[in-house]
Amino acid sequence: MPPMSCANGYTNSHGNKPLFSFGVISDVQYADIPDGRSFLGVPRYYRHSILVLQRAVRMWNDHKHLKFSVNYGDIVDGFCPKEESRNAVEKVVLEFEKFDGLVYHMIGNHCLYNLPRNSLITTLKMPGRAYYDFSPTLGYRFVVLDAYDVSAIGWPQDHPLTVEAMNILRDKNPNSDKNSPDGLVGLERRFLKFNGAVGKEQMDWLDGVLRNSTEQSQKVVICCHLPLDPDAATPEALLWNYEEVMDVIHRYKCVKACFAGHDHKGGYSIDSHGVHHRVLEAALECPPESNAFGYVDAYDDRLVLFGTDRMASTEMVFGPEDID
Ligand SMILES: Nc1ccn([C@@H]2O[C@H](COP(=O)(O)O)[C@@H](O)[C@H]2O)c(=O)n1
Ligand SMILES: O=P(O)(O)OC[C@H](O)CO
Repeated sequence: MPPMSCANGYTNSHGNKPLFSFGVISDVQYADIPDGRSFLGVPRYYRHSILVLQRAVRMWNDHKHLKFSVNYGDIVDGFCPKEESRNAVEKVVLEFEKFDGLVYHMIGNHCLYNLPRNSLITTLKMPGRAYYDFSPTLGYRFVVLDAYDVSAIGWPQDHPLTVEAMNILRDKNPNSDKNSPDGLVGLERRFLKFNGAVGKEQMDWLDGVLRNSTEQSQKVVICCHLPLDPDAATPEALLWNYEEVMDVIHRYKCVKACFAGHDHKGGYSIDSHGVHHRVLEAALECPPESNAFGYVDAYDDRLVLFGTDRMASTEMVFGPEDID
């Protein structure tokens, strides 16, 4: 059953008060350039997307009970002229700063086309690196992953993580254009330059955070620019080592949901371990006057996403064995 919102958006269909609520948006990909299309011909509205973000922030502020918001990455598009990158990123960050609360960001491929990683980490007020965690309330923890840890974009060309990424791409993708999935079959189509992987250090950190969350009986929400489940996204959008990450996640029972961006059409699945995967619809692909943003009510037994326009609403009920 789809979730129901009331006038102030603060009770669900059961009339219960959420533990907390948070805003969500993904793939703003703003640029001050004319409308265009993706490689596959899907319309992209580069100037309109910042208006979608402005309407999101207005809605989040009007809600009055949002504890924080999460931006799932790609704030500025790769077609933004390079000399305008810094201004464009700052312009978008300024819009996020109009929200009356904290915004947690993650880095997407388009962010890295525009600015060096270190500069993004500072501008997006990340805690010194692009993966981190936070706990909005005693019983919940959010884990933000860096999907471009092992990546052929964003690090200096001679950086060990670039070298590792290029070796993976050379091994898995024989095309001279490493963004092309031509000839790759099924899930192997994810081995594209615009994707990346979680590295060893981050993987160990993730394992430690999930162990600690389990000890503290916290429910965990994973946030990652790249999707982690093939049933929620196209193969071309997946994290290179999504299986490894999901193996770590499935070792514990604390992770209830994984939210992502990148695959602009959006998606939803529940995996074999009962973890919900929600890929958020992109702000960039909203035709003028339409929207794609929302907010999530968090309860002990479920997460309820209230989407606007192109962002579908989704009720994510935790399995009975997962409820305290
Ligand atoms: N089927 C595809 C999809 C993409 N590419 C390459 O990736 C670049 C970015 O794609 P967008 O969807 O973001 O436009 C695109 O310019 C192509 O180089 C591809 O080759 N085949
Ligand atoms: O946001 P882009 O331009 O990297 O596009 C990502 C693709 O839609 C993933 O399938």
